[in-house]
Amino acid sequence: MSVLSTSNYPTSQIGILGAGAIGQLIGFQINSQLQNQQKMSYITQATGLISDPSPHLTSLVSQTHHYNAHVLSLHSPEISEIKLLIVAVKAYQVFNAISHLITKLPADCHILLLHNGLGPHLEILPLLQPHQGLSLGTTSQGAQRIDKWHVKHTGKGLTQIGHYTGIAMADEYRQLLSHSIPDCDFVDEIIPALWQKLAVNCVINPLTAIHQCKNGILQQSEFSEKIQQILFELNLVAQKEAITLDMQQLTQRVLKVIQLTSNNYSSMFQDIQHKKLTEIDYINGYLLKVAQKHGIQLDVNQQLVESVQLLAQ
Ligand SMILES: NC(=O)C1=CN([C@@H]2O[C@H](COP(=O)(O)OP(=O)(O)OC[C@H]3O[C@@H](n4cnc5c(N)ncnc54)[C@H](OP(=O)(O)O)[C@@H]3O)[C@@H](O)[C@H]2O)C=CC1
Ligand SMILES: CC(C)(CO)C(=O)C(=O)O
Repeated sequence: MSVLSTSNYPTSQIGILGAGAIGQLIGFQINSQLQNQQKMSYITQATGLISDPSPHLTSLVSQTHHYNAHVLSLHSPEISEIKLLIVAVKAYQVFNAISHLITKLPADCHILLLHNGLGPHLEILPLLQPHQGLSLGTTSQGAQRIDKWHVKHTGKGLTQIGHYTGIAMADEYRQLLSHSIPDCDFVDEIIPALWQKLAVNCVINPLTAIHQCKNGILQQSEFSEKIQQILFELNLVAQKEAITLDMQQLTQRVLKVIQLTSNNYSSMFQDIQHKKLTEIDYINGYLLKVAQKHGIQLDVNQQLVESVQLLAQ
């Protein structure tokens, strides 16, 4: 990780909406780059007065780092100074989280969504004001929440960010994110990049939840045909959306992620185990929604969505 010169530090506040596993990981990474300059705040759902916590992060090499961070509530006056809002809640929480905050943010605040799945960017479009630009991103880093303010970094991975609509993210923030987050790329075409990540999640998440297994089990030959069918249907829909995916490369990417995360339990497997809501509506469910728009039926993905919904009851 290279370090920004202090003259390039952003002059305004950065807010992280969603102080969960990924929110605190990215918050720690930004805070380290800013050398505790008090420019980064977590925004929580709390409504009352909040005392600053003592957040800490356990690194990949099991070192625990304590750092300082402000915590803001939805009613904190400092919300009106946030010029970059990073939204790190679950896909199904994005609309609700942003709708409570949007009128309190500056008229030129830039918003970055960082979640798995697709769809919330379309839900929040009507909420945006003319000068509030929107970027989208995806991360393959891994993080686990140990307790409220203690997160463990569990895996390295690529983070991709790109412009979606409105005014572009200011250079100072692009530089800050590129320098803070290891292996972070700004891409020109974010939607195709998000479809590739969607493909990874459409395969691994429901299959591991349904078969109650670690990601690595999907390397067994009995899953090959199902993986091909899921990706075939995803590609049909992508083509209708004018998104070009190379099927061979996509299959290789999915298999590579299965191999690299073979010892992990996917987030959907964990959500089912912990009786939490899953992101299925924004993963395979998003695919079904777009397919329906084009009059296409997706038997395999439909069945996966139904099976996960049954498990979640
Ligand atoms: N964890 C990981 O390793 C990875 C996660 N992702 C993706 O990143 C996204 C975030 O996941 P993750 O960090 O694991 O999820 P978490 O559940 O750990 O974090 C979500 C956080 O958002 C908070 N939140 C929910 N609603 C609001 C709201 N209205 N206002 C403010 N805060 C809110 C939650 O608060 P509370 O605690 O009070 O519920 C929680 O702290 C998901 O899309 C996930 O799939 C992607 C790659 C890896
Ligand atoms: C990449 C993968 C499948 C890793 O487990 C993931 O993103 C998830 O679990 O949600």
